[in-house]
Amino acid sequence: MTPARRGLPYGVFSRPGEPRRVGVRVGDQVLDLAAALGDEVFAAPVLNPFMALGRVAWREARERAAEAARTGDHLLPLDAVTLHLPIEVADYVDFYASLEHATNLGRILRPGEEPLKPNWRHLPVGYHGRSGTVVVSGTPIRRPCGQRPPSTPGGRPSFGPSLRLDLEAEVGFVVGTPTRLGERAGAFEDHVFGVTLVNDWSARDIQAWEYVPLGPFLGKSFATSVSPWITPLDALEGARVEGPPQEPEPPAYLRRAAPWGLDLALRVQINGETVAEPPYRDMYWTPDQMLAHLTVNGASVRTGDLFASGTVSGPRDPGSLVELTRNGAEPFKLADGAARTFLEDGDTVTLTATTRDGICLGEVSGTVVPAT
Ligand SMILES: O=C(O)/C=C/C(=O)CC(=O)CC(=O)O
Ligand SMILES: [Ca+2]
Ligand SMILES: [Mg+2]
Repeated sequence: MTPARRGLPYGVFSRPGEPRRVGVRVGDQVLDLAAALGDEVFAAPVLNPFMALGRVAWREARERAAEAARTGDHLLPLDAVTLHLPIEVADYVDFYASLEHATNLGRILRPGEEPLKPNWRHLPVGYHGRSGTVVVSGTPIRRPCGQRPPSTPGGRPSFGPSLRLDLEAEVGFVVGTPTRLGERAGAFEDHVFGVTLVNDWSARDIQAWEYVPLGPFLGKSFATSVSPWITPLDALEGARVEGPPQEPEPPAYLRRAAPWGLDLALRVQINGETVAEPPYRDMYWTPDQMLAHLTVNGASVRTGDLFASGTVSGPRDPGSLVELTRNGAEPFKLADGAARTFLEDGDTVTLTATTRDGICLGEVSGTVVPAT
């Protein structure tokens, strides 16, 4: 049994000249679910109608898909189909859940200040992103233009292509069952359908100039890439871990009712070469806490909402180049001898993740194309 077979992640595919429909990945094949299960909900061009059905339907479909995969009918080779953005992204939120990443970025962006702000250990800090620019793996990423910081204090910003284009390796969570306005989310597993991989492309020069005091904006909104596969929570039972101890203890609404940390090994590759292997399991804030925080004020979440963990950085393996190169001060070399600080036009960034028991979460890849 191949790793991908056990994960049975969901995606959306099409064959030439045919409409998009829902499939399940089975190794290097995709199971045509509408054909295999005869269910209209899988003839939709996105996963949203299926995700809205809720956990009982998700479980039943997963069992039926596993059974159908065994019979071997309605399986198409992956290289004969096109994969699409699997969900219609409703709202997109990005958190900042790694203690290492938050500390590193604090040092880099705010030298001389305390790197971790006083709120950081009390709530999962996050910001709202641009859901309309979430793109599927393989979509070319155009280098953004924007205002870059003045080169001297008090000077004027310059305008042009970002000179500090970066990647951020993240894990994303997709909401299936919505909450009602004015009410808090219930159990994590009742709302969250599954897990994907996210690259939150970041233009560090644009970001550094614009973010004061309201936070990330155009430096991150030009594109966010996701894997074509959403791995259902049920496939990740064996990867669940407690999450690190938290000091001080967070307020009651953020206390962990069940272990929703995930033992995922991420890999960041540039042009096929591994540059970091950040561990997700040690992320300070776990995704159940993020969902609780998202709705504690009565704000609702909708089917198709995507919330990302924030950059996954470990003590030795940062999930971004701004950390890896200390803001460009320490270039690294790729095997072809080329020195890198930030991304160059033509670079391809690929993120993958696997569980300890060999379930592969797919990959998210994107190639940088020159600014216009
Ligand atoms: O510390 C900052 O001001 C900015 C941090 C980020 O750019 C990271 C962000 O997108 C959240 C994350 O990925 O952890
Ligand atoms: Ca991010
Ligand atoms: Mg982004």
